[in-house]
Amino acid sequence: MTQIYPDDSLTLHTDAYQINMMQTYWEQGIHNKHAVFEVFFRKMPFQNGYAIFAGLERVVNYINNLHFTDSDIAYLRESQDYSEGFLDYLRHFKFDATIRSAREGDLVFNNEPLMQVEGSLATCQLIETALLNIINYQTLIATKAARIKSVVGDDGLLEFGTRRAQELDAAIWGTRAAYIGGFDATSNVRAGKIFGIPISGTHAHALVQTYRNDYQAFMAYAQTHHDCVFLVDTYDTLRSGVPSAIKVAKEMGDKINFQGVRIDSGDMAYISKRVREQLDEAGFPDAKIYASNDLDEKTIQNLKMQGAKISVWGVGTKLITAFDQPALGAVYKMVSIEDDHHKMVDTIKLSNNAEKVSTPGRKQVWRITKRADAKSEGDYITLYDEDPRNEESIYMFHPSFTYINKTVSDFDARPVLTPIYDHGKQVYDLPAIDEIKQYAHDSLESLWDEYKRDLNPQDYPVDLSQKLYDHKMNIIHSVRDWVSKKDY
Ligand SMILES: Nc1ncnc2c1ncn2[C@@H]1O[C@H](COP(=O)(O)OP(=O)(O)OP(=O)(O)O)[C@@H](O)[C@H]1O
Ligand SMILES: O=P(O)(O)OC[C@H]1O[C@H](OP(=O)(O)OP(=O)(O)O)[C@H](O)[C@@H]1O
Ligand SMILES: O=C(O)c1cccnc1
Repeated sequence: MTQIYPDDSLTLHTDAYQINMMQTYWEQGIHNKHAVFEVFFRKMPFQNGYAIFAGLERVVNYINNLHFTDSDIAYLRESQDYSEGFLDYLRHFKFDATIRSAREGDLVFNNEPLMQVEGSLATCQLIETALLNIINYQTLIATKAARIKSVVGDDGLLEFGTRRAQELDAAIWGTRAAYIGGFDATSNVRAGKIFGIPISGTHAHALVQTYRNDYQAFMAYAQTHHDCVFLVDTYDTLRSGVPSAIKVAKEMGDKINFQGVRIDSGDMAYISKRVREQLDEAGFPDAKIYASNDLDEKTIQNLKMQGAKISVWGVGTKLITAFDQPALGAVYKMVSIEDDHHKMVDTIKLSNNAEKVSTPGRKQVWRITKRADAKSEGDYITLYDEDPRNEESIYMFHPSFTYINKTVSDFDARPVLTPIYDHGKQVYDLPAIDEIKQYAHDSLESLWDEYKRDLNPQDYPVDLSQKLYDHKMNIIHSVRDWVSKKDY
């Protein structure tokens, strides 16, 4: 049976290998070596042209409660062969790292750091799993939500996914990410309560089945609610559902706010057009048609192309499960480590696959926009001590195909990685959810449409500064050199 611990914590929400490595570092006396790790993903989710960063608030909640409780230590003692000295170190473990991160709602792109953790090697290692777990999911859902939002325009967009989400946590944090990405409201009441997201709800087929009659069901609902959206497809949308909704709306008059009807099956283009005619003819031109049923950005776009008269879209399964791409592949890689002489050395992970070669060193990502129109020119990754704001112009070139290049002047450069923790102390105030949502919206405004189209978008430039590029090449050559001279 599940064991519930009164002092349970999320600190053990990590892979066992992280704690195994911590034990090695501790036993070897190198657990406090200074290290830098960065989070990045290699492929854009959904082949989209941008991703919307989400998850920072939960990362902060996680970090602020990061300590090994008595039951955590007891469990490690009984389940693993860790030494008492190491367990004692864990008991006194305190988060003391520096974290810099993209802000929630900011646009992020492949092959650039979204978050950077700098601190003792053991600390950096412990938090990898939870950080990736949180960021991978929430960024994925915020991005999927933005894709869906991009096709609905000014129509209403409701999140209906809780029943299909991968369990409770995914529903809750997924709906928050969906709100950031552009959804207007959620059906999840608890998410509304804890995040301050607007909630919205119509009714289910069960209400109509209870009365076994559309009219009686709608009337019962209308007598007990002011705002009414009637689900009209339980028996026959055009012959029973909509006529019953109209009858109730007429009989109740000003006593209710007849917001519209919801359809949840059938050919939604055809049906919505006929429903629109019926509502208009009955004198309800402002009553809206809501639609739900396995919708996603493709179906919605297609329905719009067919002239469907739908103006509020309820989206569940395909949003909350990120149906067409169930995981974002963000990784957490060491980019720098203190050597035995207390000097930081930048590290690399080589691969035959050029895409998988990591970029060494502690970095900053600069979002470059043209001053004239505040539109994106690309992202420019530098070593942390470079500041392109001191330059008149910058030379931006593709990191693999260097002949693709441009010189940009009259630009603004904004650092994407913002300090969140400084040596364990939180230095960032978490913004309100509506501020984050607005930030996502405004960030998208600065992006050229070519990067925003949902099919085959242009690749957004993510370039390395010359200094960083040269640094990477030098490290690649020296590692190759070292490997070729090795004699085992
Ligand atoms: N005009 C349309 N063009 C394209 N797709 C549509 C159109 N109308 C409905 N759809 C989509 O087609 C799919 C139909 O699915 P499905 O056959 O499961 O629905 P249904 O049989 O009408 O309803 P139910 O959920 O009761 O089974 C849904 O994903 C729906 O969103
Ligand atoms: O289709 P989604 O995008 O996931 O949206 C949520 C769905 O949940 C509800 O019905 P439910 O699935 O419980 O039953 P139904 O499909 O039989 O109507 C609702 O009517 C939507 O169809
Ligand atoms: O309010 C609704 O209409 C709703 C909520 C959750 C799932 N399906 C529909």
